[in-house]
Amino acid sequence: MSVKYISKTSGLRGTVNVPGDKSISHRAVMLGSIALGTTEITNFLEGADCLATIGCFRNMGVEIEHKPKSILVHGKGLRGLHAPEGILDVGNSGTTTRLISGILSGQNFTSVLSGDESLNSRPMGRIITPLRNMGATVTSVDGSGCAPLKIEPGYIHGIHYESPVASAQVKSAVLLAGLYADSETSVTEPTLSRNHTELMLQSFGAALTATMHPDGRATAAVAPCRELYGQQIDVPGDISSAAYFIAAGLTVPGSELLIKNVGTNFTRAGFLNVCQNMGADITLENETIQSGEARADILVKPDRLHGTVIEGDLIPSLIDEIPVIAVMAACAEGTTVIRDAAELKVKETDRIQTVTENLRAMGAHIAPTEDGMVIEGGHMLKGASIESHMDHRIAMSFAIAGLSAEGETQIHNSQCVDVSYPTFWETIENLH
Ligand SMILES: O=C(O)C1=C[C@@H](OP(=O)(O)O)[C@@H](O)[C@H](O)C1
Ligand SMILES: C=C(OP(=O)(O)O)C(=O)O
Repeated sequence: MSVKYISKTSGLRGTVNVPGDKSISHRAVMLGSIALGTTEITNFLEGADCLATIGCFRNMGVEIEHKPKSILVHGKGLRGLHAPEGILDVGNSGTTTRLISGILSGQNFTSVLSGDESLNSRPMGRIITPLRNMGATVTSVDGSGCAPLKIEPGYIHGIHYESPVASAQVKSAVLLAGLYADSETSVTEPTLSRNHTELMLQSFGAALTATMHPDGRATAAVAPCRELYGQQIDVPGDISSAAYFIAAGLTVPGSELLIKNVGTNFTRAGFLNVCQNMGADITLENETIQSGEARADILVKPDRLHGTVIEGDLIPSLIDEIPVIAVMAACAEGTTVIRDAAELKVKETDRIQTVTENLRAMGAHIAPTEDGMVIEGGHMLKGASIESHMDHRIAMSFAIAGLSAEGETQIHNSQCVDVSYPTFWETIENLH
């Protein structure tokens, strides 16, 4: 177990290059592995979750090379994977588990997936149900609805699935299984979740359509696929990682930060809307689109923030940023209400609980609710002993809180940042 000590600072200044986007890095390895030819990935996130995805595909016979500036994935084609040796280790990664289950549903071999204690307690019924409807043979080995999951060969039919949750992992599992189906597969979700799978499937040559309905629901449909074709992918910086430094730039007096090459795909950028709704002055520069994904440099300076309401359609576009938004809300004037975010309970930890426990330890006024939290800002934060519970987003959010709190903050089990941002602690140190 490692502990990091954070003290109040007189400002963070400089340029930050956040690591590659986690969601896009996973998908690039997965689609590269089941495509024909070589996929070259630059700015790949070398975090534990994405390395778990690489490990799984290597175990199924895919050659994946680490070059100094890129990753080369020598794809096997849609049906060229081979049976893994032993269990596929998905570590702490929900994205690996749920997306790979869609791919494994279409293979002609049996596989078993298992992860760490946190992963093996997260709900998998949400993918087991639609994949079984498609004819896949997916079972929760101990009958709990969680991993370990066993996936046996099945005949995959196209279906239409009405997903009860706006979850990119559920949508992606169904679409990836749909590549192997005998007819079109479509998924409708209550509001649009991150669309990286759809964008990347299109660029790899799948016939995929995406439709927004007038009532806010969204449908993605994929045709049965003969083969995908390897691509060159430049991964933008992860907006979920950038969010920590945007929050620091806004809440730590004397800061000025330029965060370079941040992915700003609108299905992920709700955090920027919230910053603006809280009164922040952030500037987007050098806006471009590469590898189908929007990106920009983001300039941040401290601002007087005020409370806001975060709900509805906005939630899926910032779900992983809610812990750091809660920290910003505690530093803001007035009340912030977060609702429609019950999904927080089934992440690496129950993030309603872990945010509440740790913000209270720092002297903030927060009331948890069934689907979110209410935070009354304006009460000076004080340093505290923070338990990350091995949740990377909790460790990083409370490190940012510690930078403007009175007294020392200790972040326990700080090594968990390796999941999505291995260089997080170094970056903070270098900006002082
Ligand atoms: O598809 C993805 O890459 C992700 C989707 C989200 O999960 P859900 O699909 O469960 O909402 C998010 O919380 C996770 O960090 C990454
Ligand atoms: C929830 C997260 O990831 P995953 O679901 O892939 O474990 C996250 O990174 O915050």
